[in-house]
Amino acid sequence: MTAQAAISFSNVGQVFRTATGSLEALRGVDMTLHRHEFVAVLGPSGCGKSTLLRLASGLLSPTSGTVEVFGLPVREPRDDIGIVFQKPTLLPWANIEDNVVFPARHKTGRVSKDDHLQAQAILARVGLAGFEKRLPSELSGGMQQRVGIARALFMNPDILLMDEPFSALDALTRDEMGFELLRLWEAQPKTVMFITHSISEAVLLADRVLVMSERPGRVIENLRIDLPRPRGFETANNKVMHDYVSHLRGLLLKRAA
Ligand SMILES: Nc1ncnc2c1ncn2[C@@H]1O[C@H](COP(=O)(O)OP(=O)(O)OP(=O)(O)O)[C@@H](O)[C@H]1O
Repeated sequence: MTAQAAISFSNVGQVFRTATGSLEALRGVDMTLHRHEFVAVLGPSGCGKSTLLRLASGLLSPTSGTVEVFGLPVREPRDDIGIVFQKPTLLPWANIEDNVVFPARHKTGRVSKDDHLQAQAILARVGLAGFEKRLPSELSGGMQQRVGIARALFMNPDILLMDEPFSALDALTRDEMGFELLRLWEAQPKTVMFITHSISEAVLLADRVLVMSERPGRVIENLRIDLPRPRGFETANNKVMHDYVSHLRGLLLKRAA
């Protein structure tokens, strides 16, 4: 039996209108993310990685081609898709728990007791038990990013879209957050599309790494990462991990040369 396609891009092109004319961000993008697969997307700056994520989320419609989620074209943001951005953009005046339940308030205009219990459970899962009533400004950058992840998980989405979620964090926190994300993903499997600039982060976390060309972006490499799970700090010392990283580095450097 073949795995179910969660997200698929078929011959997708994206052209933006700009003040001086038009800009072709993507051309002929074909990719499929299977259900519960963790896929990382690497590529040079400006090649259209965030655009891919906005297309998958329904925040943007493709100029040409089709983007489907579970076999249907995406036309608008959906409850079964959670998004995590580089900065968590929390409501500064609302406490952590209220930030996490915000999607329910946004959708229905009200928040139930169960919603709050659910938010508390998710906050505990991301290591923030005891911080529910704090304001975002009282938390470190890493903790705020955890709140952003908790908010994205709140609706228990099948799909998690992550746009450089850890790039604003220091190196150690970044690694820890990556492994935490893997633990959450292993406990409650989801389809993850993870945009990153870090080759080692992509290899460490993903089942598959897609590499985009420079703009207009298209997929130039589709690399399956056969490293055992669960993965942790020791995975970083795996010889095979280094081989994957150097292959990808070579590919990206060659194209940049
Ligand atoms: N709404 C828009 N209007 C005009 N141009 C846009 C718009 N959104 C993105 N672009 C352009 O499309 C190209 C791709 O942008 P995108 O943000 O997807 O790239 P990226 O690969 O995520 O970049 P980075 O790695 O630097 O974050 C860029 O040249 C960007 O300036």
